[in-house]
Amino acid sequence: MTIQTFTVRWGILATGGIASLFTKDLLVPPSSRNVTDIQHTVTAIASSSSLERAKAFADAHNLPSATLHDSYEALAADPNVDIVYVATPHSHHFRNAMLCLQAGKAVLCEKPITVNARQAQILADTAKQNGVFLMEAVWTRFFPLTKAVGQIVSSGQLGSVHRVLADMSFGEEIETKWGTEHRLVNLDLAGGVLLDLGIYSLTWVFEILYRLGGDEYPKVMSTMTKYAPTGSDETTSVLLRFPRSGAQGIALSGLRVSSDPDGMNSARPAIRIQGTKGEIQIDGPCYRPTAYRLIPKLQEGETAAGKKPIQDVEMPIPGHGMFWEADECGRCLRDGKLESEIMSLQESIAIMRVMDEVREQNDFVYPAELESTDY
Ligand SMILES: NC(=O)C1=CN([C@@H]2O[C@H](COP(=O)(O)OP(=O)(O)OC[C@H]3O[C@@H](n4cnc5c(N)ncnc54)[C@H](OP(=O)(O)O)[C@@H]3O)[C@@H](O)[C@H]2O)C=CC1
Ligand SMILES: O=C1OC[C@@H](O)[C@H](O)[C@H]1O
Repeated sequence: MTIQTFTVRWGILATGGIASLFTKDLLVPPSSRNVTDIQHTVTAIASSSSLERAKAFADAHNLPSATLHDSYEALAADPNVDIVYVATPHSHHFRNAMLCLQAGKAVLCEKPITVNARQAQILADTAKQNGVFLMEAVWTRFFPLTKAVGQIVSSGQLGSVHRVLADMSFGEEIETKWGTEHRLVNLDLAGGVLLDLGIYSLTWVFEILYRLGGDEYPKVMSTMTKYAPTGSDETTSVLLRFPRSGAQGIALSGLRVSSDPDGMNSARPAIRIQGTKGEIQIDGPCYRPTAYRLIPKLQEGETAAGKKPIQDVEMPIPGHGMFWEADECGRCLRDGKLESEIMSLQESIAIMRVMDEVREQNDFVYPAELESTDY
């Protein structure tokens, strides 16, 4: 039987760093990752700064036939676009995604989907009402490695999982690296480590203890250290307890000390999934892992002496790795689905709720207009 290839026509909303990486990945031949049912084309690019910026982006990616727009409104109205990739700072996700959904356009929105759970709920409701697809761009969810790890957990090889630990931290001198204006530390752009990096540690805890564990909302405890020059959070540690199973999740994020201090994963692993029969360790960074190892517990009567070291399972990525989430969007559009089962809207909202609770526990609010549900 010949498989029909479905072509997805993308509109790129914003022309910053991640828009560029994502576009590059869209243009990687799907055959390089053994995909034959989906292909991608970029039909439009919008920059809110200027048409010249959209043109420079198109030139940089060799997209001479893409339509260029100097406003996000024009992109949302473009009839040759099936789905818009929203690649603006956190502060803008709610209003930019809302614009597209209200125009009847499907949306893949960068993480975090919004600033708070109330906004995320409104986006989900709007997508449903308008019959359009919406997904948060948590790309790691779609890695073959994530699927492989999930299959090991579901198969029972780890026994029952009681704890997941994940650390997504950079070790930088924040003052010199990001100053006060960069989106990572700027409150006016909804910056801060929890929303930017903590979401990935939470992703691993949720992937194992929530998604594979029966969608149970956890009890949330946390602590946060603020970055004095802007008041954004620089180190945030979250402890979750899932009531039914009693399983615990520890989701760390930070900007001052690194989960990978030498850049060679000597401090591995960044993620540990611990069960009664053994554990899986995954090397970081949490957002782009490429290796894991399965460590079975010693059997009754077995001794550690003379045992061979456990081998890593390497899963290299033929590009940056954002194409897998794009393929998922394509399959959902092709199949008329309004959301992905792998990154569901209710799970995105649940994670936003956790981050809301963490911020509330630590008196961390964004400017009122960013927290607002007006758009
Ligand atoms: N999945 C991943 O691995 C990553 C995800 N991200 C996420 O992507 C988003 C964007 O990050 P990144 O690309 O690094 O950010 P950049 O600052 O590089 O780009 C953001 C773009 O958004 C547009 N924009 C619109 N309004 C504003 C504004 N007020 N201030 C600044 N930019 C504005 C601009 O494009 P224009 O002028 O053309 O409209 C700008 O180039 C964030 O949500 C971040 O969390 C970031 C890095 C990695
Ligand atoms: O999503 C992200 O992943 C990579 C980081 O460099 C970036 O700050 C963050 O937004």
